[in-house]
Amino acid sequence: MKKAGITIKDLHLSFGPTEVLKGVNLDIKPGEFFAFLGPSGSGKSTLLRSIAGFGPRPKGSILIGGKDVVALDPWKRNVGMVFQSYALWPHMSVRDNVAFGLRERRIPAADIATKVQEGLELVGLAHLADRMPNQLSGGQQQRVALARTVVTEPEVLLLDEPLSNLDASLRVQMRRELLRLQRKLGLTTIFVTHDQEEANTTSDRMAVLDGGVIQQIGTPQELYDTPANLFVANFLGTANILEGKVETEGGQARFRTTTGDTLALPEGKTASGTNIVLRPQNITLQRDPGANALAGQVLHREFLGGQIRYLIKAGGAEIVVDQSHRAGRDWFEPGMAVHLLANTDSAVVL
Ligand SMILES: Nc1ncnc2c1ncn2[C@@H]1O[C@H](COP(=O)(O)OP(=O)(O)OP(=O)(O)O)[C@@H](O)[C@H]1O
Repeated sequence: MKKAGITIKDLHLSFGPTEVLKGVNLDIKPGEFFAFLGPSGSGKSTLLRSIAGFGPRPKGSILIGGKDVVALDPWKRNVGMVFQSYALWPHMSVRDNVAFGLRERRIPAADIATKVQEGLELVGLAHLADRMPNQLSGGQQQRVALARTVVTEPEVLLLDEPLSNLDASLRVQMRRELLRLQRKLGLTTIFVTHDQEEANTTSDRMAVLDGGVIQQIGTPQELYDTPANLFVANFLGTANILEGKVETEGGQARFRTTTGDTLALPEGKTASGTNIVLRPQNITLQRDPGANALAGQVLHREFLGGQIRYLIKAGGAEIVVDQSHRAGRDWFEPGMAVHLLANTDSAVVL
């Protein structure tokens, strides 16, 4: 299957007076599984639909395989799109739904039959070819929608929240299937989701959007470990954010919180900033004070099975701390005075 890279340059799009995409720049490599992640209203779907050619024509350029498609109609772009709602034809069998796009392209009937069979085998549904859509489960309908799209051999596969209508366990199964299918076909794929776990577990790289602007692009690990700003830090996983400033004394950098507590920063970490981001798993609770430990008080405790999650008041903030649970070990009780030992090796100053 052909695979194309996508380059987007300075893309702007407005609905009436409201600018929804405010200068998007992006490079997606051929064969990459790329996610657009962001909260509701951040512009993910609008950006995806612009690539497909739906909606108002944006300003700027969208290159697919090096060719600017901004002025092209959707059906001239060689992209395939799968929607959250599946959009199957209710009056057509599975086989006819998958054949639909091929018939539109006036492909010979014998070739259509072969391609439909291959497409259905790819998604494991060859045995249900004669069923009608309303005789299928949600997951099966989504597979038909995928098969219908990939048989047309697009250069780019666009997925708009394709798993949102499925229940939680099926979503996990389907996201693995999606990734397996994408790897097998090597298709350049963009996956729109507001679910960080879905983006983390599938994508090679992702763009985090907020307010029509890309906040950061990188692998899931890069974005989690080195968020570029507080929005990304907060959006990917739980972030404890303490306010203060960095001080350097005798070559040693420290972060001094607004409450006067200090946290030594590791060598080489001298970044200036007024916030320090600590992940819940990078803090250890202890009864006694110590170097790099903040004094705090337990506000709340939740048993999550493998972990105990504490909410602690310390350093001028409410801090989430996850401690691994071991049977028989004492827990810290709400109301108790505790000390939070922060591992600043993995902390980020912003
Ligand atoms: N047809 C339209 N007319 C006017 N405004 C629109 C239209 N479509 C989207 N918008 C607005 O554009 C902004 C971005 O919408 P978009 O659907 O791209 O966000 P999203 O990040 O995909 O959100 P969601 O996850 O809720 O779908 C929103 O503020 C939305 O209200």
